[in-house]
Amino acid sequence: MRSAITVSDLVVERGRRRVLPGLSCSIAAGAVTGLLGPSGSGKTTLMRAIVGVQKVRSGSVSVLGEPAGSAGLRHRVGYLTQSPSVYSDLSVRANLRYFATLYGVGRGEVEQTLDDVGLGGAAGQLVRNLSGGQRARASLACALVARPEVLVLDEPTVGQDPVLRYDLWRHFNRLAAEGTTLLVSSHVMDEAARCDRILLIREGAIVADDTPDGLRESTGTRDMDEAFLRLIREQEKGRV
Ligand SMILES: Nc1ncnc2c1ncn2[C@@H]1O[C@H](COP(=O)(O)OP(=O)(O)OP(=O)(O)O)[C@@H](O)[C@H]1O
Repeated sequence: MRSAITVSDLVVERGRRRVLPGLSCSIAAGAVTGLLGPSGSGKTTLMRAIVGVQKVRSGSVSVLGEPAGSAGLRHRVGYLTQSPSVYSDLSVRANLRYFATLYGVGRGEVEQTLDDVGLGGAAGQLVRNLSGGQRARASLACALVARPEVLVLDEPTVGQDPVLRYDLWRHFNRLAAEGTTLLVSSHVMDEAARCDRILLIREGAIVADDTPDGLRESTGTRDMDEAFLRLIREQEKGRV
């Protein structure tokens, strides 16, 4: 496995809490890696460290061979935050054109990306008049439009209906097949099946790093929720 992102002994404290107590992992290049785990387990914190916006106490994060957050990575890494970051007084298309201009991308890419996220029909609407799910997809489109080599997507399918979720995952798989590295967080375990690899995180520690099939095999269940529960039980037994 060629890795695009390497995290070594990462320690992050937020407030007074040690959220990541020394996490290490590698993210495969040209693949979709799902970052799954319960609420508060440290998914967003790890993603923030990877895109270089999180203060870290110690350890290192390297992305495409450069330290996370380096100026040279600015155009090579796209980040979707959990709360939509789009201009509400602009139309969806104007938002995308703005980001396309920043990244030197043409208008053809804007129209293609609008279709990719299912917003072709709403392109002319002001963002403030969109539904929550549409707004989230507008924000996703802004992260996708420049076709960065690495995409870090924090819960990109939350609030979307099953058809849209299916289409978005198909698009992520297509991008990976073309060579993009994607790290996608979710706490919906059934989305794990759409990933090439899965990182399961709990209390700031990686409890599994495997393929979906590998995880099913090692836990003896096809159900991802159940697989996660079995891993936790095993881990707790090991602690006793
Ligand atoms: N700004 C902050 N100040 C202090 N603690 C924080 C802050 N942001 C997050 N935390 C704490 O850090 C821990 C990890 O949070 P994080 O957002 O990384 O989890 P998560 O796995 O992404 O959760 P979710 O699935 O709910 O988004 C939590 O205990 C949270 O309370």
